[in-house]
Amino acid sequence: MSTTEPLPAAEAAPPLAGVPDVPADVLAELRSTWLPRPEPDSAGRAERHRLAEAARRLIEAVKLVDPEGDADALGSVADEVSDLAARIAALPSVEQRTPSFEDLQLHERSPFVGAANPLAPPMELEADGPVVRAHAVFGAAYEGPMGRVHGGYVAAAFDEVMGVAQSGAGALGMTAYLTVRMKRGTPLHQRIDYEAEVVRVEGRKAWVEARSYADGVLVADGEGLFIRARAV
Ligand SMILES: CCCCCCCC/C=C\CCCCCCCC(=O)SCCNC(=O)CCNC(=O)[C@H](O)C(C)(C)COP(=O)(O)OP(=O)(O)OC[C@H]1O[C@@H](n2cnc3c(N)ncnc32)[C@H](O)[C@@H]1OP(=O)(O)O
Repeated sequence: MSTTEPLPAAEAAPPLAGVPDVPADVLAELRSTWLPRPEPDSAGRAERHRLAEAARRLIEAVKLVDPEGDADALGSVADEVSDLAARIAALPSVEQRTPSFEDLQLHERSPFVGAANPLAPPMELEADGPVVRAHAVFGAAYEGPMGRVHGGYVAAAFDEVMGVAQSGAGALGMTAYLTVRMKRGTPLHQRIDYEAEVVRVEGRKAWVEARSYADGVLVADGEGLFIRARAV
């Protein structure tokens, strides 16, 4: 990323300063379970990931299929996919049992990162000290303006990487606000790189900055405030 400016370290408060309540050993253990992406813990989970990957290809194919093609062929696959959806829905559901630790992980369920979630591109995450780096390729299903990612998904991807950065710093907040400046269109079908870092913490509030790049060129940047729920 030749034109990538690193996040300004001089302006960044020590990321852990001011973050209360999460003991360092607990945080270190959590971080080791969050990143890197874990291997599936069972044959069933591996197959669920394979199913999600097939569903991603299905979503992409459906988005792109030509309505001016053979209507009978379209009708026939619509019936088949509908039957398949019913077969999958008839299998046991995670909502029918107490979720396991693995079920709850971002890497499993998130709409950006989750291997089991067909809506997730999926985005890949990496911790680089206090900076969270991520990358994703957005397919045709994410299109807003022609050839470019819909602005809502542009912003949502920032929410994800910022959310991870503040969780990794121990802030464990929820998004209170998010401002994203879309400087150029975010192109489809090519790798988009992200970086996010906590720049300030005050009590339950953590401010996070993030940027995204296509082929090393800045396409969007933003900042967000994350607020940790009051202790109950
Ligand atoms: C280093 C690598 C390691 C890797 C780590 C991997 C970790 C992976 C794990 C997990 C990652 C997760 C990634 C997920 C990413 C997605 C995140 C989301 O999408 S979150 C869902 C969307 N957001 C909501 O649904 C929030 C809805 N809102 C709320 O629940 C509340 O409004 C909340 C908690 C945000 C605040 O509620 P209150 O009741 O605690 O707030 P009050 O006590 O009234 O205010 C506290 C202070 O905050 C200010 N405040 C409150 N809301 C504000 C706002 N919206 N804007 C500005 N200021 C606000 C107030 O003015 C007050 O400030 P004064 O203390 O007086 O200075």
